[in-house]
Amino acid sequence: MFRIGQGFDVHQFEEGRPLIIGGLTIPHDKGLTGHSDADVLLHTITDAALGAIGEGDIGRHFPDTDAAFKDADSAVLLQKIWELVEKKGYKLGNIDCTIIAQRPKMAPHIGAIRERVAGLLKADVTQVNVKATTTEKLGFTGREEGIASMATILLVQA
Ligand SMILES: Nc1ccn([C@@H]2O[C@H](COP(=O)(O)O)[C@@H](O)[C@H]2O)c(=O)n1
Ligand SMILES: C[C@@]1(CO)OP(=O)(O)OP(=O)(O)OC[C@H]1O
Repeated sequence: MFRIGQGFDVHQFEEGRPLIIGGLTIPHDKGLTGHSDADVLLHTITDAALGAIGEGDIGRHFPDTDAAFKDADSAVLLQKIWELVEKKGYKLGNIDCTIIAQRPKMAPHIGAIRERVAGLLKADVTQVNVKATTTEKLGFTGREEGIASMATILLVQA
């Protein structure tokens, strides 16, 4: 049996914060803001996994009103949700992600992000695709006000 899920997330830029994407710190002149470490890609993947198993969304499991998740490491949040995926008898089929950012250039970091995500999802790097696109300077991503991310995940029975 297969289960499919999709995720989408946006975080706003803020000066003086590190830019964390896919569990890695990406060199940039500003970072993303949020209740957690604001890892927009890992939040997207977490939501896609939750969607696939019919378990709601990241905010339901880790409310941004709960001090326990202040500055949370999003990799740890994803690992907790992945335990739920495994408990329900599923493993990764494949995942395809898109990071929507005018800057920074993601291409030099895509290989390392894929490796990190594959590790978190206990999968092979070939099961994880990560893409990036600008919006040609249009909209909030084009104005470099924030970064958006999308993902589609396919789970298969373990
Ligand atoms: N933040 C980004 C955005 C894009 N890329 C790479 O550039 C290619 C062209 O982007 P367009 O938005 O002009 O289509 C894209 O396919 C990515 O390979 C990137 O590395 N980082
Ligand atoms: C991760 C959580 C929890 O710290 O906080 P944020 O970093 O604000 O992220 P968001 O994508 O808005 O949703 C989930 C939140 O509850």
